[in-house]
Amino acid sequence: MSEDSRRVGVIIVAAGAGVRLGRGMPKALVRCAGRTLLELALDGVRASALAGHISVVVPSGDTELRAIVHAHDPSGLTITAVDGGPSRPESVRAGLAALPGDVGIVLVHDAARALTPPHVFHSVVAAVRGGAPAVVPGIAVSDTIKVVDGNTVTATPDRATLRAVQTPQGFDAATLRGAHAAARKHSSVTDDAMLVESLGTPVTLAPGDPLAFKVTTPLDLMLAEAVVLQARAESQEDQ
Ligand SMILES: Nc1ccn([C@@H]2O[C@H](COP(=O)(O)OP(=O)(O)OP(=O)(O)O)[C@@H](O)[C@H]2O)c(=O)n1
Ligand SMILES: C[C@](O)(CO)[C@H](O)COP(=O)(O)O
Repeated sequence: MSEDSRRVGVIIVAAGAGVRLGRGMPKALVRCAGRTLLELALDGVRASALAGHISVVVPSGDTELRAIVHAHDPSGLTITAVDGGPSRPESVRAGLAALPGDVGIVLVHDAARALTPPHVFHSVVAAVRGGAPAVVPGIAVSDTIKVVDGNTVTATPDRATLRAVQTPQGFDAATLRGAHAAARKHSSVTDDAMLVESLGTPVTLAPGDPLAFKVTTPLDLMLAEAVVLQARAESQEDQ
């Protein structure tokens, strides 16, 4: 199989509790301008037109997110829901196990980054197709970042060398499977690229986008709602 014909599988991790958002329900179920974050995230994946299969990871015991997955129009691809775990890496592993065996490229995407534009998906997949085993989208940081020990500042990294990393993160499937298999004992894993890095495998940066921000807090949700409403108003003006 040539590099370009590798089938793309997308894992949407949506099994988080949304504690920091504070809505008392899984974050992917929270509505943003009338649509759940999971629906918006699925729209984004569909708009990229890259996925052959989508595996949505939902909280164990959930029925509502599963219903959204089952109601989603599957034309042109397959879509499944699978139970997640107590941590993000465990949820990713559940999604990975549920992907069909013929998937050659895996994108791991946060449902919480529900407004990620298609060009981010395309840049990541293009870099993996171009031979990179692992690719992360990232944007420059605008704050000065300090390294601290308790409340003592121990270092100030050169801001020009820092990137705020987003999703989808893209991987050659065998590389991601190997990294997760090797890393079962690691704690404090905050993204999949960390696992690949820990094996000494290079991770490549692709252009991210401010719209790929993660809805984490109530303020983020307000921003997401404003963005969706503005886009809706602009598309109505165009009609
Ligand atoms: N056990 C977990 C934890 C997180 N996630 C997913 O990983 C993404 C990024 O996680 P985060 O934004 O931290 O979501 P939550 O874990 O829901 O947030 P919180 O820590 O505030 O509860 C989210 O799409 C979330 O659903 C997951 O699938 N399984
Ligand atoms: C994967 C991630 O979105 C990249 O920035 C981020 O690390 C997820 O962190 P969280 O604590 O699970 O929100």
